[in-house]
Amino acid sequence: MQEGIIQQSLSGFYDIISDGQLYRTRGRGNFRKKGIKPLVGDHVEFEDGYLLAIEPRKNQLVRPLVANVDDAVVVTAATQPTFSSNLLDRQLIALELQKVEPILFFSKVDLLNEDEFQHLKSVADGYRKIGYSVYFNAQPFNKTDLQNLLDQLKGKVVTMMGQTGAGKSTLLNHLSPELDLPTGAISQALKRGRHTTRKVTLLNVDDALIADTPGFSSYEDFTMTKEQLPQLFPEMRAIAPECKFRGCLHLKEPGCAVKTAVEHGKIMQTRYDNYVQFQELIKSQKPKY
Ligand SMILES: Nc1nc2c(ncn2[C@@H]2O[C@H](COP(=O)(O)OP(=O)(O)OP(=O)(O)O)[C@@H](O)[C@H]2O)c(=O)[nH]1
Ligand SMILES: [Zn+2]
Repeated sequence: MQEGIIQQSLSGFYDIISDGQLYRTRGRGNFRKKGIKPLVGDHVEFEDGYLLAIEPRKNQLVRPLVANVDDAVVVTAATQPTFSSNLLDRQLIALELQKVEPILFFSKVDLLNEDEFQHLKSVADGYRKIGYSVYFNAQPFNKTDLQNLLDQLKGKVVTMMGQTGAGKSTLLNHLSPELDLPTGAISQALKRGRHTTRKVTLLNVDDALIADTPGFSSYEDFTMTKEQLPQLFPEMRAIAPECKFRGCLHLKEPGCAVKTAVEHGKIMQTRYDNYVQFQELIKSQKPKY
């Protein structure tokens, strides 16, 4: 019996990567009977061309459909499209909910003027202070950053995440030039063309397995409860014990340490404003039955 990770699945076959080697396997018949669908990213046991067992998953993303994701590189354009802290925070809370470690990578910083650069730099520093690892550089694809990122991703299952045109494929090509992924308008056209047959593949990048994920134009993923939401903001989670009331949602409650921290500039105002908006969105959602 061997162990490995499913790298891609194609009409009933599962390609498994094990010790740097690729093995094509078929699912065992009783998976389907039990309603188990092997997923890309699954840790599995296999023998003689048959996938035999799937280990319990630590998480399971929907877009892309990948299991056991460790890290997500959130690629955010500094401009073109305009930077939105709201969109960034939506992605971060979705990842926090799934226990995926976000890594923030700012692309297109080279297109900013000096004022814009200074402003976004302070934003990037704000996220760094929260505890996120942040790549923000006037030359987005410089050697040092790329090497640090590769080191950080070593041995992990990773997804790329970000708006259409943010620069996900461009970053992957810099991390691993032999991938030669289509970018820009060409990438758009190809993705539209093969929309229905799109499959998820984990790309071998150095020692990481990375899923290149199609970009999105808007992001709505508020599956968390109003009580969970403050837990998904690490800087609020850290301060919440100082709030007067247990279970404080940091909205209208008196003696709220989070609101005080916002007033004192210890928590970013944009993060708090986005938090309040997300609470409203969760509240206004129709219950799903
Ligand atoms: N100047 C500059 N251009 C960039 C940078 N990153 C990406 N681009 C350009 O932005 C365009 C979109 O980049 P892609 O890598 O295709 O973006 P993507 O996130 O993969 O987009 P989707 O595949 O639609 O999700 C391309 O024309 C890139 O050349 C950057 O850091 N600086
Ligand atoms: Zn509070």
